[in-house]
Amino acid sequence: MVLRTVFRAVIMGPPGSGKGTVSDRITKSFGLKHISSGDILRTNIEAKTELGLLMKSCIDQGQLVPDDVISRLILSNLRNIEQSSWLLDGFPRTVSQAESLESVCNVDTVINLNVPFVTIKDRLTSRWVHLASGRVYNTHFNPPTVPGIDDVTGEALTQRDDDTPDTVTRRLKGYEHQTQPVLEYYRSKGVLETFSGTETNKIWPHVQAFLARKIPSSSGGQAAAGKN
Ligand SMILES: Nc1nc2c(ncn2[C@@H]2O[C@H](COP(=O)(O)OP(=O)(O)O)[C@@H](O)[C@H]2O)c(=O)[nH]1
Ligand SMILES: Nc1ncnc2c1ncn2[C@@H]1O[C@H](COP(=O)(O)OP(=O)(O)O)[C@@H](O)[C@H]1O
Repeated sequence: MVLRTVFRAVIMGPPGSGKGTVSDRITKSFGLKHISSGDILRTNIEAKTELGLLMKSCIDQGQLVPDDVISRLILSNLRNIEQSSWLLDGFPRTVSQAESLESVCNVDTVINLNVPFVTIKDRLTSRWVHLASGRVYNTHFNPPTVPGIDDVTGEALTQRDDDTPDTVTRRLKGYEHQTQPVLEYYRSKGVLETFSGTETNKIWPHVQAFLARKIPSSSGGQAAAGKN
């Protein structure tokens, strides 16, 4: 029997800091399973589940959904992949959520994307997403080959209802008040690693090199520094 070491990572940063974009590169380079709280919530909204219908107005207004709802949802997703290495994107966003996560497992590392708010605002109003996969595009940074169409499936792209300028402002305020304390929580545990910058393509090589050192080769990762 081969013993596998699992690696558990969280990616944090304000809305639009590039969490989804960097997560995609991490999963491709290192083979971690990606769990995005925002993608899970949007899939529920799209499928008109009871949870999705209840949470939609909260999300559209740029507010966080209740801690107990999101914690239950994410922890049940994690239970299904407890033998795998994973990357959590968008959770935890409050100290209470971080405590719920800690009650079931320890996090090995927290990648914090520190991108200035002024850089972020323009990005979000030009973000386009493929809902089913969570693939994310930007009309300036990484446009799809055919405008409005997902490169992989050929399906239509959409803009998020919460990417309007007013809602983005509200989400950034919420980040400052509710989520920044989570950075302190992880800093005090010695697992926070901050990457600062204004361009994902400049931040990414540092994240990649850091993870290549950090992820044990037996954890399912391909540790492909230099690729992507
Ligand atoms: N201009 C620009 N846009 C970027 C950069 N990195 C990511 N984006 C785009 O910015 C938007 C937000 O990125 P995303 O990864 O969804 O951020 P998240 O909200 O933190 O998950 C998307 O439309 C990305 O394609 C960058 O370096 N420059
Ligand atoms: N951990 C969470 N706690 C509370 N609400 C959440 C959480 N994750 C996602 N949401 C809700 O879903 C919205 C979109 O989340 P997400 O896709 O992660 O945003 P972004 O990528 O812009 O940071 C949030 O603004 C919030 O309403």
